Amino acid sequence: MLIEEASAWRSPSQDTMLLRKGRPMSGSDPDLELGLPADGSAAFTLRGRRIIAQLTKSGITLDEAPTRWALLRQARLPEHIAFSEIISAATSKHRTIWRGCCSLPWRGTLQARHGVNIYTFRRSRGRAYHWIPVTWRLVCQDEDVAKQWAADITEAVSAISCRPKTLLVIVNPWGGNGRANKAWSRHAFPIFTQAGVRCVLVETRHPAHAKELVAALPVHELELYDGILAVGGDGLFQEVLDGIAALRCGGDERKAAAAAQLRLGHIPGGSTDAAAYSMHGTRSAATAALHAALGDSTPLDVMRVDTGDGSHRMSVCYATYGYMGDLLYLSEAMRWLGEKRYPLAGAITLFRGRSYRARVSYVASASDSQKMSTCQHQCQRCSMSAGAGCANLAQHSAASIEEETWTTIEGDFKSIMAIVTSCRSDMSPQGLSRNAHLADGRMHLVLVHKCSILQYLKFLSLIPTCGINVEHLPYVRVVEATAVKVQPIGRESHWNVDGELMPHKQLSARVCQAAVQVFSRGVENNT
Ligand SMILES: Nc1ncnc2c1ncn2[C@@H]1O[C@H](COP(=O)(O)OP(=O)(O)OP(=O)(O)O)[C@@H](O)[C@H]1O
Repeated sequence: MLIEEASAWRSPSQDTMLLRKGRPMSGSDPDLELGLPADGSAAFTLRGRRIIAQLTKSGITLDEAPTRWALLRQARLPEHIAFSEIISAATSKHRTIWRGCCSLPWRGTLQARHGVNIYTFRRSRGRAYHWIPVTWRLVCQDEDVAKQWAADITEAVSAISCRPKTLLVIVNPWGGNGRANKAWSRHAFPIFTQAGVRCVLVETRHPAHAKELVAALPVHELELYDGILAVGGDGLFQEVLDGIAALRCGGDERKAAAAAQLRLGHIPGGSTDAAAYSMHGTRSAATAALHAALGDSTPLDVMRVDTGDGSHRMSVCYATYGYMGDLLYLSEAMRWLGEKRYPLAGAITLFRGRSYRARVSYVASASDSQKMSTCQHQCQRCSMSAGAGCANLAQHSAASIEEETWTTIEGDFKSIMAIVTSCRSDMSPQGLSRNAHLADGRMHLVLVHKCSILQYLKFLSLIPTCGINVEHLPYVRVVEATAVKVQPIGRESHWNVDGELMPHKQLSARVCQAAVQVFSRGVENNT
């Protein structure tokens, strides 16, 4: 089926290539002496196996030559490598090998072998969203053939216009206790080098530095970059978003337009990495880097969180009050314990058993038939709403209070959560909110009413398997909303916004639909 496409497309240099490929290959390597069909394909060895490769309009098809050992072979070779999934290609020279007859070794010859390295990735078995960089080495004896194939693949790949050329990379050297540096240098940087992407690297020096850096970018630099990568945790990604929001709402139209064009990426190197996890379905730094290098793009909802004193923050994960706020507040005081502080703070907070009185107002979103669908690559629900594009991040969440229908409830709550994307993490790989989408313009508002410690423990224990969609628990209520306001009454808790404490108690949040474009294609599922 794919071979049919071959005749439909030829690169400008392919005619010359066909002429070269048309002649039989020299040398006596039995692996390479396949004889060449007249259709422009070429014979190579790939991982010691003989294949016929053919350039088509969309990529390279690889046909394994029949052999009597076929039944013994385990590892599968790719049948097609799409140009859209190739990072780059280059020639490589392989070691010279001695090819001779074992009975008459003096009759052998020295043979140089040439290769075309195709830098791409493969999908992990059973986890299509988890990508692993691979290099396929097509080996032949004819140097000209190798050079021509590398040139043709490079030409086809460079014609893909969505690929970034220059990126601003902001690394938090302290992210994830130093994980961020390793994620960049070991997993991401080699991919961008292969892709020929120019990366301008900046390390943050203090909290909120990333926001300052982005917000202070001059217009000529904004126009130069194709995107910004945050290498660290969710806090760093949130700061980059805050910087983008400052540029877009700052009143300078040229800067605002340039900032709106930038695609954002999160290379996970923090301690939770829910942003990258929710966008790609995995917390792999290499996968995130591959999405960026290949120029993937998808819209992402941003939740604008406004506080009573006029300050605001952007979030792509959650804002929670009550249990999770108290947990974070307590764990900050136990930083010296490292990662162990979270379970300990969680247990202490649980046994304190506090609940908080509050007035919660929300704007329920219109119900639709795809309410229970899961967000994935080419998600129908997100694509229907993608037209909303570049929502106004400047809009204050209470601005349209008059025009919208608000529902208000007052009560004692153990926990109030506004979740905008699925919020996947190692604790909950399918997400806190499994039916949350990347760009449907909705948040899931989870209200856990006052309950016993055991009942709350049951709710927490169901999160890893069911997420927060546990409406069978009578004390849990989940509402799809576009905006929410929380007014504490009496004793107050803390707000936890994407893992960062927010000192203000009164808070309102609104979803800005498809507010930014990110380097992602959504979560790919096994087909
Ligand atoms: N050089 C720095 N020194 C101290 N703090 C920094 C520095 N750079 C950034 N920060 C702050 O560290 C906070 C947390 O960083 P980050 O989110 O990257 O990692 P993390 O907390 O380990 O991961 P996660 O947010 O996924 O749990 C950020 O909010 C940021 O303000």
